[in-house]
Amino acid sequence: MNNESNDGSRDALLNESILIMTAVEAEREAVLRGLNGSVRFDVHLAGVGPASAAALTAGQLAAGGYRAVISAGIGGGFAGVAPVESVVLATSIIAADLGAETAEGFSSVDELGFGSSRLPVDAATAGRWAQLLAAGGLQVCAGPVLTVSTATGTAATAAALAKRVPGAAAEAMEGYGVAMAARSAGLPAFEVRAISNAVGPRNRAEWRIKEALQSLEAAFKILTEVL
Ligand SMILES: O=C(O)c1cccc(C(=O)CC[C@H]2O[C@@H](n3cnc4c(=O)[nH]cnc43)[C@H](O)[C@@H]2O)c1
Repeated sequence: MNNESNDGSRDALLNESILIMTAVEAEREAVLRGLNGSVRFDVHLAGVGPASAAALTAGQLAAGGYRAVISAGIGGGFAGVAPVESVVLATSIIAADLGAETAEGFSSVDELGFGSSRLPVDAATAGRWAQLLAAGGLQVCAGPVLTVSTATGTAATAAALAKRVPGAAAEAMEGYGVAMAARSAGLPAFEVRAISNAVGPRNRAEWRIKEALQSLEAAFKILTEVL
């Protein structure tokens, strides 16, 4: 991130923390291990799903003192884009199932005229983080990360989502809620997902949660040097 504010109050800005929201405790612990005691971060639980994530993120932000928010955790990776154990940095955070089913197919809230399902992420920052993680030896990609209320469990839904959002890299369940709360507070939002499983037919036994948590820890170990 660019730490220079327009009025030159760089020191004041650097005194502010970055809020990191994870869905569950195991993700929180992985992020904390990566941060290795750095006091410039607060890591809190968002719960599972966008509604819980938005409410709990807004609650944390109400105290003030933050300069950015990151939604972090494990996630599903789209085939051919984000393999298991890789790390995805969001270039946009998209509520992929927020809309209406019609006879012609899915209509997003954007098409319905009810707001935006797509929240942009500062591309320069996401790109820089991706370069750093790659230089640190992690398998990384930058692309759209979808937020869904129902984790995908079939090849048909995976294909529909990939068609709905060309280039989709990952899906998870909290990013849009975290980013909406950040936007309401006037703060930039980011999303970091370590891939535990492929988006597609559900087979929980195949999820590589331990390995994904290790990737998440490794990602924050690198990011803590630049955030
Ligand atoms: O059982 C465990 O030990 C464990 C440890 C860490 C995390 C979990 C979770 O189940 C986290 C749920 C969280 O993960 C995201 N996620 C992961 N894969 C997907 C997916 O394919 N589609 C959607 N979401 C996914 C999601 O953000 C959940 O909140 C368990």
